[in-house]
Amino acid sequence: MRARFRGITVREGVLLRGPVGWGEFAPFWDYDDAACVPWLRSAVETATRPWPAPVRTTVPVNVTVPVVGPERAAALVRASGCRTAKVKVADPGTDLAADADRLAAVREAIGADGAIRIDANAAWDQDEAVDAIRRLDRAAGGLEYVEQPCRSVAELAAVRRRVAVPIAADESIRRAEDPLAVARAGAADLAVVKVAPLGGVWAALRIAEQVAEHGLPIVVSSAVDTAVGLAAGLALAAALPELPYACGLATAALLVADVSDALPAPVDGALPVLPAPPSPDRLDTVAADEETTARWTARLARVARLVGLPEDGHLARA
Ligand SMILES: O=C(O)CCC(=O)c1ccccc1C(=O)O
Ligand SMILES: [Mg+2]
Repeated sequence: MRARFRGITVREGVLLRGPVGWGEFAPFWDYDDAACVPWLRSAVETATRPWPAPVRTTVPVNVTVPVVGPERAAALVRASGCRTAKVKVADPGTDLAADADRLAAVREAIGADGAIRIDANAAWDQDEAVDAIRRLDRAAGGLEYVEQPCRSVAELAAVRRRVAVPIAADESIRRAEDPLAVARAGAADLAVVKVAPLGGVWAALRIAEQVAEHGLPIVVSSAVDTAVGLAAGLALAAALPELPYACGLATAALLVADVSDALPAPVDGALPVLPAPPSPDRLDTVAADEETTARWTARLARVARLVGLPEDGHLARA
């Protein structure tokens, strides 16, 4: 990673090759084996099942701004060419003043007509969220929305009634037993949908359609995937009938190196919808060491057992 993101500095994962394409299995290490099941279903699905039919050839994307200082945040936004920035806030151990400074710098960089959204990753309780959103909305010169300000659906609903900034649900969808509960409760204005934690492009498409039936627009986002995972996210975004917001799929810029030559940087704030198979020389560059490989091979075998995949070693070798 170019900067610490979600507490990690090195992104690890496994790429699987199947008859149709490539899949990515890269759940974060704080997920237990059971939580990894949809991630493996997703990897296997994208390697074995063609994507749904696209209705667009490019997808508008946001630049993702990690918890960095104001100068670096502004430089990231300028370099991206994106007209929407998503800024991480409320990181453990940081304060609201630093978030406000980062947002002011992002506004300066993106201009008055750019859109700025923030992601709090469920860090606040209800009252903290109301105060923080008001303060950060002012610092940013207006926020497009705030992603997951609080943990629970009830808190999201309460905050939504108390602030004017729209609320987006992310963890309430990808980590919930019932991904539709937040939409049914009227606790969010938008829904963030991620392919891997929801079990694949087709499963995520189904959830997105059901969420959309409740009137919530969808934002497709990555889990800091490699180009292989991003291509699956782009395929989902391309298949949605409506895509009114920029998607969080420009996260390749957070990585020092990637696995494919096929996925370019965003042009005019949009990415093309393309498969992104790994390129052999790039795979060599990012290949894991023996210890990391052993950890992932063991994890893959354990989760494969939970998914009920054949235990003939075929998957583990892939
Ligand atoms: O949405 C984006 O811009 C990038 C994706 C992102 O922020 C993210 C990446 C990995 C894990 C969690 C999250 C998140 O949205 O909370
Ligand atoms: Mg989020």
